[in-house]
Amino acid sequence: TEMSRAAERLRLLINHLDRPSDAIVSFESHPLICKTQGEYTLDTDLLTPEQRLSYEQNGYILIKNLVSEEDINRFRYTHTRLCRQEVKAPGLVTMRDLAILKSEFVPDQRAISKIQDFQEDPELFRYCTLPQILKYVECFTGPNIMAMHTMLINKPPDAGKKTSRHPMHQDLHYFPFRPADWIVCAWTAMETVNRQNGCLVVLPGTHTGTLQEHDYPEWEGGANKMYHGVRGYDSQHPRVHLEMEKGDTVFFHPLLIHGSGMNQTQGFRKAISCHYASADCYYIDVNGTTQENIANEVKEITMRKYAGQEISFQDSWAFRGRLVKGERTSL
Ligand SMILES: CCCCCCCCCCCCCCCCC(=O)SCCNC(=O)CCNC(=O)[C@H](O)C(C)(C)COP(=O)(O)OP(=O)(O)OC[C@H]1O[C@@H](n2cnc3c(N)ncnc32)[C@H](O)[C@@H]1OP(=O)(O)O
Ligand SMILES: Nc1ncnc2c1ncn2[C@@H]1O[C@H](COP(=O)(O)OP(=O)(O)OP(=O)(O)O)[C@@H](O)[C@H]1O
Ligand SMILES: O=C(O)CCC(=O)C(=O)O
Ligand SMILES: [Fe+2]
Ligand SMILES: [Mg+2]
Repeated sequence: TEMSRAAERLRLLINHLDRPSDAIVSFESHPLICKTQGEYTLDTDLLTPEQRLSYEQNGYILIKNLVSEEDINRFRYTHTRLCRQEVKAPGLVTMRDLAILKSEFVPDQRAISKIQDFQEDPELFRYCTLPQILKYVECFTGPNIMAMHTMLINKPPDAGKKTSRHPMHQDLHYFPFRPADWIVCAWTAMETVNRQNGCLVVLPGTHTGTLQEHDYPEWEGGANKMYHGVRGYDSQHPRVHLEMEKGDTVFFHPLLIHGSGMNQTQGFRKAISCHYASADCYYIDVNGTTQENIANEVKEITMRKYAGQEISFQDSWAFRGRLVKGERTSL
């Protein structure tokens, strides 16, 4: 991986030479290309040496109490209103859990296990622009920051078929942009999350590996749409359950293998998240790679959503991404 990362940097530089000169601002001096110490983080005076080392080694850092109770309560209120369709946000994607797909639909947060693409809802999108979050994000992405993907996960009480689980996966599987080291996810607990209600489970250190092949897990009760899992991951690898309190935030690398267990409580476990990438990242062609399967699924869905219009996997990302800091140089 050391070699492949060096090769990637070289490829980036070459790629830059092919661009129109106004496409990217002083790319050769990009702080992440120039960084000398620390493979995955930048020295912005925010992370302590221990935190930097922890991200280098584990692929995540957990910051306690980063988002205020007041903000989280506002996000919860907005979430309720969006689910009840009292407010609308263009582009919003809602997902119902497999277990209740065939039941009668009532517009309520209990029927919606996940909303995605809330970039057009000013109140929820405020999460992605919180200065205390962006300060951390910048340590991974550098100064030009795009919010590429937004989610509010409302893990329902498991209906008995274990469909509330999220299989072990690497988020990079979904992303047609690189380099991976310039992408980071911020995931904030909206209440206490623990083993009982299905907290995040991570395999520390797996971010130093490569992107694995993903597919639907062979689970008896089935798996939710697009919930691909790493094929044949090492079940002996040490696992860490990230138990968190309301407002605690974990930042993790897109190659880190993670998932979440089933919700064995009667409550709906809530978390809000955003995937950020450096605006200096570039799109890749995923044809002929392990990502082809997810690209085809996404194309199929966008085709249905936008009345038969063919939208490329890359364009569906360019379209949803929003600049939150600096300049929109490439993505
Ligand atoms: C611009 C559009 C963008 C499209 C989405 C792109 C998403 C890319 C993923 C990014 C993730 C990046 C970060 C990593 C995150 C890792 C993950 O989170 S993996 C899980 C990601 N899951 C999703 O992204 C699911 C997104 N959900 C949806 O797109 C929709 O909810 C939907 C599943 C397509 C359903 O929406 P809708 O079309 O409104 O619903 P219906 O018309 O009722 O159903 C259509 C069709 O789909 C079947 N279905 C519905 N829900 C589920 C489900 N939970 N599991 C399995 N299948 C489901 C339903 O039965 C219908 O099928 P039919 O054959 O047509 O009857
Ligand atoms: N067969 C499997 N293949 C892939 N991932 C799995 C499999 N079984 C469980 N997982 C994943 O492992 C993680 C932990 O799941 P699980 O529900 O078993 O909880 P747990 O952490 O083992 O907690 P507990 O032991 O208390 O049940 C989740 O991400 C889950 O989706
Ligand atoms: O909140 C969860 O259960 C995990 C979600 C996740 O990993 C994802 O959507 O990428
Ligand atoms: Fe994930
Ligand atoms: Mg278990």
